[in-house]
Amino acid sequence: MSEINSFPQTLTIAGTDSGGGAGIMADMKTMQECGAFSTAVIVAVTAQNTLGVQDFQALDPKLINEQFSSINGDFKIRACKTGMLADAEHVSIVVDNLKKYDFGPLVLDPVMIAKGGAQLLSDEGINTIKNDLVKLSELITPNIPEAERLADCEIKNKDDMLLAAKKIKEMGAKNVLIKGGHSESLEVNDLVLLDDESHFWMKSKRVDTIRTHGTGDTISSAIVSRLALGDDMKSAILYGKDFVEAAIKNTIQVGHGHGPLNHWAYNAGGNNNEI
Ligand SMILES: Nc1ncnc2c1ncn2[C@@H]1O[C@H](COP(=O)(O)OP(=O)(O)OP(=O)(O)O)[C@@H](O)[C@H]1O
Ligand SMILES: Cc1ncc(CO)c(N)n1
Repeated sequence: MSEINSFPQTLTIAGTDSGGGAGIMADMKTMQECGAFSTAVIVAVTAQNTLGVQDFQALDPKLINEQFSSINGDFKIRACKTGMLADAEHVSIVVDNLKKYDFGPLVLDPVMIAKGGAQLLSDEGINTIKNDLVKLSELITPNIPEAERLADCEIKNKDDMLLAAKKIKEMGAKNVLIKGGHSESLEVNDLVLLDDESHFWMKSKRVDTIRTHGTGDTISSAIVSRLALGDDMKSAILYGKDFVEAAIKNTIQVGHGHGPLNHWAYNAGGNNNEI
C-alpha cells in the first residue's frame, strides 16, 4: 500500500495573475507538467492581463499565516519557491513561516517589476529580501535588473553577471542563477554559480517574440518540481532551462500583449519539433 504523502509535493508562495500567464498560475501549471503536486500560499492578488498589471492588493497577514498552517498540517512539501511578495511586511511574514515550517529547499525568485513595468515589490521589500530571505534560499533566480538591484552594480556583459552572482552568493544564497532574458544580445546567456563556487553558462538562441510573460516563474517552478522529484541542483536547473525554452519557442496566441508561454510544449517534445 502506498504511503500518504509519498507523491512529490511543492509549494509556491507568490501572487496571482488573473490573466493566467504569470505568478501562481504559471507556477502551478508548470509544476503539474513537471510531475509534482503543487500547493500555494497566496500573498497578493493582481488584476492583470497580457497588457499589464491594472491593480493589486496584498492579503491580510492573518490569512497568509493560516494558509501556511493549512499546508503544513496536511502535506509533505519537498521543495518550495517564492515569487511576488509585494512589500517588506509580507516578505517578513514569509520569512517567519519559512523558519517555522520545513518545506524543503527554497528557490527564491525575487520578483520586482512585471514585464509591463508595474512595481510588484516595494523598495523596502527589496531590502528585507536582501537582509532576511536570501540567506534562507537554496537557489536565487534574479533576472538582470533584479541582480543589479540586489548586488548594487550595473550589468553590461557576462563578466558583470559573474561579479553580481558572486556578490549575491556572499549575501547567503547557496546557488545563484542569473537569467539573461533582459540582455540585448541575440544569444540568451543564463549564468549559474553553484555552491562549490564553480559556474557554467546556459546558452540559447533568443526567440523573437513578445510572448514571454511568466518566463521567470516558469523556470523557477520547473526547478522546484525537479528538486521535489529528487534531482540535484545542477540537473534541476538544466531541466528548468529546457522546459522554459520549449515553452517560449512554441508560442500560443493568447491575449494582445506579452502573451503567456506554452506550458504543454516540453512534454509534447517541444524542444525538438515545432508543435
Ligand atoms: N526571448 C527569449 N528567447 C529565449 N529565451 C528567453 C527569452 N526571454 C527569456 N528567455 C529565457 O527565459 C528564462 C527567464 O528569463 P527572464 O530574464 O525573461 O526572466 P524574468 O524577467 O524573471 O521573467 P518574468 O518576469 O516574465 O517572469 C531564462 O532562462 C531566459 O534565458
Ligand atoms: C503575480 C505575478 N508574479 C510574477 C510576475 C512576473 O512574471 C507577474 N507579472 N505577476
